[in-house]
Amino acid sequence: MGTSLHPVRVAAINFLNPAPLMWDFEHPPLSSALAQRYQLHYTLPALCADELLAGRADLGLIPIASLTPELAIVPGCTIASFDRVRSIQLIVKSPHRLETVRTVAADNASRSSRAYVEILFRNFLHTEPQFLTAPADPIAMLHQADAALLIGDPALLALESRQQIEEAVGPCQWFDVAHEWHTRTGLPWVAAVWAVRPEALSVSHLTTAQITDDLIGSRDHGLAHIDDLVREWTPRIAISSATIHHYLSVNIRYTLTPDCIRTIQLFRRYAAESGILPPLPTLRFL
Ligand SMILES: C=C(O[C@@H]1C=C(C(=O)O)C=C[C@H]1O)C(=O)O
Repeated sequence: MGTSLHPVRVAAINFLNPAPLMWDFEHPPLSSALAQRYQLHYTLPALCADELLAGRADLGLIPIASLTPELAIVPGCTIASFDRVRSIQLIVKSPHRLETVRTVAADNASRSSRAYVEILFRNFLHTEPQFLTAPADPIAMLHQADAALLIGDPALLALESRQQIEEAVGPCQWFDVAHEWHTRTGLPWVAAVWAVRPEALSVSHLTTAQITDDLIGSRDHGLAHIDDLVREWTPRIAISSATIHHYLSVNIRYTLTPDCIRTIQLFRRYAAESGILPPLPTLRFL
């Protein structure tokens, strides 16, 4: 296992949900060996995709909405949910119902969830609300639009301050976007995958097997250390230990199963049919 001359530049997501995937990169005994092979940088999902597509990163945890024919999915890991994900919330302000929403303020960190919500309206509810992009501030968003889409840690925190938000903007209905997808398709909801620019890997000395094994190994070790992750994150985020534990062990799923791959295909097909995303008829794998 030689030291790579050109470490693989990795764009990772700075939310709580990917923490199990990142275990070996952040903890001994493997963190120092992995630091020889990988150079990590943490940012928002939409920016991970931009960095990978612009060639400023070689490997990224990117929204499935940002996959292009040039990128290859690394098999094994994902950010997904089998039903309720908790951290993807579509908040609809009274007196609106889902069916009457005309404007949606979407979190500018999101690519996948925004496209899922567009699919929900266009393909399932047959409405065409206007989308605007906004920073993750639920009260400001709901002052601007009939509905707000929040993702990641800001969505988890909004659930904790639901009462203050509704005092400011009036009563709201809160929809878990993963649950809405799951009840309509019977499939898991998938947000993100590890993806690479395959040509970038040829200048590092890493084999595809090593990258796959490093990422899957890190995920497996992270899932074996959920209690440690809960202890690490409890002081960092204003959410109870019990909620963090449930989130990392039940809400989010980390294995890219055949059903998850069916979801990516169906999601991209619906998005292409409605002109939400460019077509991606075949998925490329490393
Ligand atoms: C589950 C989540 O999935 C995230 C949502 C994404 C998106 O909407 O584009 C992308 C990456 C995921 O980390 C979350 O952050 O809440």
